Amino acid sequence: MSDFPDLRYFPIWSCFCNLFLKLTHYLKINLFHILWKRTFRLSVDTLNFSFVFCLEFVIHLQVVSFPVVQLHMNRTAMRASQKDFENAVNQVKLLKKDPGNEVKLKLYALYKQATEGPCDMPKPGVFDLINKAKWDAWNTLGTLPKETARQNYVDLVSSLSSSLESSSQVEPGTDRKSTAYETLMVTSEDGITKITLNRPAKKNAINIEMYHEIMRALKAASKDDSSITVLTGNGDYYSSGNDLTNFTDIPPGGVEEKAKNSAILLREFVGCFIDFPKPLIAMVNGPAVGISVTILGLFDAVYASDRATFHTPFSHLGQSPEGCSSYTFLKIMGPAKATEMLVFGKKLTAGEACAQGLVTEVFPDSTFQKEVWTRLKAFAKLPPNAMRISKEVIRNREKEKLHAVNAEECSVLQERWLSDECMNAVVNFLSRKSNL
Ligand SMILES: CCCCC/C=C/CC(=O)SCCNC(=O)CCNC(=O)[C@H](O)C(C)(C)COP(=O)(O)OP(=O)(O)OC[C@H]1O[C@@H](n2cnc3c(N)ncnc32)[C@H](O)[C@@H]1OP(=O)(O)O
Repeated sequence: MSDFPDLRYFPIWSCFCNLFLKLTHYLKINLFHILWKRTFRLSVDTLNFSFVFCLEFVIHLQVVSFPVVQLHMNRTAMRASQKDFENAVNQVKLLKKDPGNEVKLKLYALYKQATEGPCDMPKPGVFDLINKAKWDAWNTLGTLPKETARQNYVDLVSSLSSSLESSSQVEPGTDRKSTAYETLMVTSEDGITKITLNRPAKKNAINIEMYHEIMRALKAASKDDSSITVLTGNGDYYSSGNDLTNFTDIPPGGVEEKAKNSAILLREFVGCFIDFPKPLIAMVNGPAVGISVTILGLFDAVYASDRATFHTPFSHLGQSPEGCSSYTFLKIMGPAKATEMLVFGKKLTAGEACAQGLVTEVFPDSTFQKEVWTRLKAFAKLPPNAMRISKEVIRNREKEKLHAVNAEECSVLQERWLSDECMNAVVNFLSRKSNL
């Protein structure tokens, strides 16, 4: 490192220089005295002189060398951090996950401070938002020394790498290659967490395990660094709703206990959708039945393939509406249309669902994936905090109401599941006397 002279030998040189000066000074004063004695034999004076000189030499060595060695060591440490700094700069380029804008601004500011020193650029105009945010971040570092900025940069990158590594270890479900779920595929990429219902052979019917896994995936998605979350189905169906075999696994407490446990689970499940903090988008790739339709009223956008249908056959099954649909559907499509769906079980085409406001937009099945993903990737680039806060503003005043509706619907259903109408419908399906 050419900018740091090697200071290791400075204490020694300094001591010899001091010694030389002292010696010449002493000689000047004592020259006549020495000459007068005409001898260079060791006298008491000479002994004194030697002793004082040795002592001075040692003291000087201590006094001079300590700060100089310290300085040298500090500079060596700075040299190490310069190398670390270069490594850290490279490491940032290799980060797999976006650390978020706040961190990126910090990194930018520390980098500029470390390489250029205090901010001396003219302040960008108010409408130049990105450059202004960068300038602000850099400018707030004031006169922070370059070396400190370098060290802070290295520390930040190292904490960042370890937190991103550990978050991917703790929450493997949010990684690209997830093996943590039995009934779902969960990936996180380009700022989008995608939860795919993955029981295509059963038309993505939601069994007990899938209810739990969806809740777990939503909780993870609410905390991960993605901006938006997408729910979709694998195969030809989006979902055929509640897995009717859920009702066949009767605990020792009998059907009453089963109904009670199911109501608790359903309430918790729907509660996760009510409370989900980020934009939640459904990609309805095919037919949707029952609970997979009703919870759409809690989503922020619903994109559907023109192959999709929307069916809530509650009366056919001896059941009643859930997923807050008894409230949201009335608000979305008005009581007449909502009753047609929720009471009479009218199946809607994607176009009809769109016309009634349940679906945001319908796409031809052949281009559905491509068109919707292009759109979602653009959404995911929007400022995530702004999206989250806007969702909060739109949804928060309804939350309490939605939780109350959810509780009421679950309690009504708990009774319904014990009814003959419901039991017969389930038996009929399981004995294949009926399909929808
Ligand atoms: C904790 C509890 C909470 C409860 C919350 C309450 C929610 C209410 C609802 O969700 S109501 C809606 C319930 N869903 C249904 O009633 C749909 C029943 N399924 C069907 O009617 C048909 O399967 C179909 C119309 C969806 C598809 O018919 P198709 O002929 O195309 O295919 P198959 O019937 O051969 O289905 C293929 C296999 O998938 C199994 N399957 C499909 N859906 C379900 C389901 N909902 N529950 C259980 N199993 C389902 C079907 O049995 C076939 O399996 P097999 O190949 O092993 O025979």
